[in-house]
Amino acid sequence: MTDKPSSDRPKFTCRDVSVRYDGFSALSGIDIDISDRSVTALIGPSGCGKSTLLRVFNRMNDTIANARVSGTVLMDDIDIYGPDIDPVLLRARVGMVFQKPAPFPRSVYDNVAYGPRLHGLSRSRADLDGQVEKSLRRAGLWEEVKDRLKMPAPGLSVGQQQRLVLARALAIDPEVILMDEPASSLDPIATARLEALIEELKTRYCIIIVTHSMAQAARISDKTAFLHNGALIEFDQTENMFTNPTDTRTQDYITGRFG
Ligand SMILES: Nc1ncnc2c1ncn2[C@@H]1O[C@H](COP(=O)(O)OP(=O)(O)OP(=O)(O)O)[C@@H](O)[C@H]1O
Repeated sequence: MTDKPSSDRPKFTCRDVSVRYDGFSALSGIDIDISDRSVTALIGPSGCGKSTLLRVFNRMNDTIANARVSGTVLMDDIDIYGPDIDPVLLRARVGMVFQKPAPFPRSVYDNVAYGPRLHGLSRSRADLDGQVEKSLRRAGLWEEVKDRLKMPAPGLSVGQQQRLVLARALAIDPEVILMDEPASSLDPIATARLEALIEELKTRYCIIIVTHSMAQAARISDKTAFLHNGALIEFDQTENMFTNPTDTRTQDYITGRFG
């Protein structure tokens, strides 16, 4: 993707967003603005609604039969829940990386080429080769796999698989990358690598990450949102949040008193 002009306009604006699973209210009345070209961390105790909020940004909750989303979510001032929005095309613009990497049981090359093929993004084989290489480079994996692009992806290490699924998301030129606990199955070295990569990627993409690790949120995010019982309790610059939280619940959580 080409560099976008930077702007102070938020990438996402959520107003009064609520999500229910049948009768259960998982998120209520969320107002949040997410900046472009930065990392926003979603933190909070288990079950507070982090993953549910993450799925609001690419309409993945639509794929859950009992989930109902209400409120307004604008992406670049367009209502992504509006009648003209195709969720499949939206998800190409808002890529997602999950907790456990799940590459397809195909080659490294085919995994990355999957999206461009599906969306008809390449004009020729050489074009596709270029897109695969570019995505693997951006995901910090090219040097490790360039001589074995035909090997089955499940043969890679878990850390490499996580970067491969990131390359797969990047290959369709997204504007946003959602990450749901992407480091939870990685060892400390692979985690450090992924964090360094996120730092690089944020110069180009809007990144929203769910993490259980407060140390990780503090290291990699620009802003942090603290959720509790489906409510957004506090949202601030990460540094302020961790040094000077305004709500006692935030303070209790970040000092390890609960969660
Ligand atoms: N499909 C579903 N049906 C019913 N309830 C659900 C469903 N998915 C999530 N929930 C409930 O909604 C609440 C929020 O879940 P969510 O997964 O968003 O929390 P989370 O903060 O990401 O949790 P964790 O940190 O444990 O992954 C939880 O109480 C959960 O049990």
